Amino acid sequence: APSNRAVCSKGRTAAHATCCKWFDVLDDIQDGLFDGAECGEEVHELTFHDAIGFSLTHPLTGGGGADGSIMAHSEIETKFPANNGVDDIIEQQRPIAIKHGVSFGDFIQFAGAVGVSNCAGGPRLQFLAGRSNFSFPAPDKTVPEPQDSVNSILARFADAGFSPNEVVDLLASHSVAAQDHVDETIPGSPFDSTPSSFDPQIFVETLLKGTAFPGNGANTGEVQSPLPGEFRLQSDFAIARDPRTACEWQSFVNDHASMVKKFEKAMSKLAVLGHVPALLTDCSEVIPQPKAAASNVGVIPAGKTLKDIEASCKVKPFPSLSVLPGPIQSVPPVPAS
Ligand code: HEM
Ligand SMILES: [Ca+2]
Ligand SMILES: [Mn+2]
Repeated sequence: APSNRAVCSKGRTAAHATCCKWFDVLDDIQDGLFDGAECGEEVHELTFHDAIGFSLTHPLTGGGGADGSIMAHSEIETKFPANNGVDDIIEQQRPIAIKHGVSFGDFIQFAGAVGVSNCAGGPRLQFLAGRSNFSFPAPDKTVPEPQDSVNSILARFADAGFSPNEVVDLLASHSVAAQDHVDETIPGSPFDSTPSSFDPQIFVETLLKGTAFPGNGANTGEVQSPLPGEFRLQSDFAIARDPRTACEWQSFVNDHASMVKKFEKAMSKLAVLGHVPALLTDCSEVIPQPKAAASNVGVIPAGKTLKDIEASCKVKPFPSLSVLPGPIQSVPPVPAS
């Protein structure tokens, strides 16, 4: 029987004809924005900074969620301190969204899903298309900052509909992330030793005892990291150790599969904040299948031992992880894109 699937470019097919254009966007960004399908970090940060502009308690004035407002009203939203530096990636993305005639809200979530699918062991995120291109600017203070207290961060996420465990699930993203603007003297300093692999190392390494600052000393929102070249956000440090979040944090150190599954679930909520999912079209089949993870469990980096772990979950012992042999290694910066 003839298939009722829509035929798209290059012989690809889709369940919904309106999804076909996303294959063309995919081709364009894999060659361009991602420079040959590289693990793209900043694009993923943008999915968060756009979507978290949303409030259950202030539905009219708290922001429209994943609506593209950060791009449509970039002259306003990029001035917010928490959005320092996202203007670069917004200006790289904007012409591509316009060229393909897709909404900014859709484009930001699509590029984020493709970017993280390029990371080894990455998730395959749901992608629903059809967000309108109309938005109001989000207000300031919806994006949490690394110097914020755990109380304030959990409250901000609760106001957007996320539990403390879901905050931890979303922070898996920091496994493929680096800082440029907390300490501007060391751009590209990663949050774990494997920034192109979506793996549990972030959850292991944030629990190691901090020993030094990698750059010019203590910046606002920064605490000492355990490895030369590695950067530690105060918020990651505190959330890893807070009684409300420490057990979820520790649960991922030896469980990549659950880290991916819970990240996918929490991201599917984040990506549709401010929208009625049933009114969007499921184009998830366009998102590439990520390469498998190298390993399902984290390791203690060379030069460290299990004794350096500040285990913080009171109800479960820290699992025994293997220790990489050899002297302590410095973590190289990720190249600027
Ligand atoms: C507790 C909440 C969070 C705080 C305080 C926080 C803070 C930060 C900070 C300060 C940076 C460095 C930015 C720079 O210097 O350029 C960063 C990077 C990043 N964050 Fe978060 N973040 C949080 C949650 C999230 C979430 C939920 C996601 C995604 C779902 C995310 C994704 C990223 C990514 C991908 C980067 C790397 C950007 C790059 O490589 O240029 N973050 N985050
Ligand atoms: Ca990693
Ligand atoms: Mn927004």
